[in-house]
Amino acid sequence: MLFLLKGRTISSGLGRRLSFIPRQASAALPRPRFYATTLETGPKGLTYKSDDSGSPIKAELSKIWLRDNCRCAQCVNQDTLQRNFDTFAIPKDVSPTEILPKSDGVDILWSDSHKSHYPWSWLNFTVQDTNNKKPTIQDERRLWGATVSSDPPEVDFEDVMNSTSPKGMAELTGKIRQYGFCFVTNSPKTPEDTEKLLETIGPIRNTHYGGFYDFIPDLALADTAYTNLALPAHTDTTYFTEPAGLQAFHLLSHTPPTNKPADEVLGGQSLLVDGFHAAETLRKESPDDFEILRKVKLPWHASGNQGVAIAPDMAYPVIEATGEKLHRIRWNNDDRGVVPLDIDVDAWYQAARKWDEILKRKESEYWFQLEPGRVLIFDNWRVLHGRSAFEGLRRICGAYISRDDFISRWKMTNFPREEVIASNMQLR
Ligand SMILES: C[N+](C)(C)CCCC[C@H](N)C(=O)O
Ligand SMILES: O=C(O)CCC(=O)C(=O)O
Ligand SMILES: [Fe+2]
Repeated sequence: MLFLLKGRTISSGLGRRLSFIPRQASAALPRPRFYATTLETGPKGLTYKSDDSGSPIKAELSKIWLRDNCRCAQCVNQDTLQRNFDTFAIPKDVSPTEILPKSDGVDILWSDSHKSHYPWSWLNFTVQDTNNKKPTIQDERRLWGATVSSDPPEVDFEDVMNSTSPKGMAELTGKIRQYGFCFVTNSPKTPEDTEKLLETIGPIRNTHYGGFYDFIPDLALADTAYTNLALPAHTDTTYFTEPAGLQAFHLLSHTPPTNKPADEVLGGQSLLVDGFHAAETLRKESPDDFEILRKVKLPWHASGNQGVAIAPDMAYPVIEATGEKLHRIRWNNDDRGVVPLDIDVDAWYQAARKWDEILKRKESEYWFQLEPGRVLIFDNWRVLHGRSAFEGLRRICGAYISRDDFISRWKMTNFPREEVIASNMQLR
């Protein structure tokens, strides 16, 4: 048992012993100041205690849990950070034969003669996290309406593509995380460069529309996107179990029909609506309607293409939220299936009508003109998109990127790797 001196900061030795962190890393886990920390055998295994100026923490740690989370270089594959042993080969009754607190952490000698090391930073991070559920990754959202048009989030193409500094990519993914969308300005006006840009965020997701898409209104695929019809605000791929995380549009050209003068207004304006802002407005104005759209699960489908009939693994609601936190909006009224008859159907339609009315409010709608050189990338789990009807030949390219690939890029360019890995490994 050891009482460490209050108030000392942990020596730089911490970096030396954080064996579960890749060798090249510095110790970027939140550095706890030194405080009275003890780890001793207790009633249920091992009792961890620390008190850092008045916020005492105590946790009973299971022996098998602690052994299974050994951070030593033998137990954690140092090249892959994967667990490097068979958890179930550990004897069920494994227990510590010696507890050896050190300056940067604590060693434990186990009855199966394995010697573990746990950095104090890892133990504090893990135990505090369990006790306080403090999110470590800052994740603030900025809800917006039509006024976002005065200063839409933008990042320059060169900055994003700068391979010597992640700053541009950090800013792009950070703005998409905060606003749900961002423009990449001064982009080369080619599909090839657009594809390269999107690939730097994450792998392009393949669907029945292909991978990187480059389309015109020729009904090449059986979907209204491949027409010149107006499309009301919607999220894409509502019919996939996991809707596309990011979607991108880069207008390459829009040429008038032959019988029209070159300067004729052709339509094809673009629309964005912040689905999270709309959902919060609904929750405030009509909490019952919000609850109906959150609770009622619906079928969704994509059926137009020969040989393709897509539907998700189960029914999903329009609004997915846990408590206060909004998780995902799924809304494409054209792809929505039949409202199930085992619910109060008229109540659902009333709720959906209110939702539709909020989406279509002038103060909700951000209308703008896509143009060559200005790539739009948005969070398809939050932001709805649409367009006005148009004439002429309008060519757009872009791609879908899966959610987890986007979140990985956002975290890894905005936060220390160790913090991201530690927080990814634990329930948040
Ligand atoms: C061209 N691109 C592949 C982007 C779209 C294809 C159609 C997407 C469909 N309307 C939906 O809402 O999911
Ligand atoms: O043509 C556009 O502006 C967007 C069409 C659309 O909604 C899509 O391709 O998902
Ligand atoms: Fe769409």
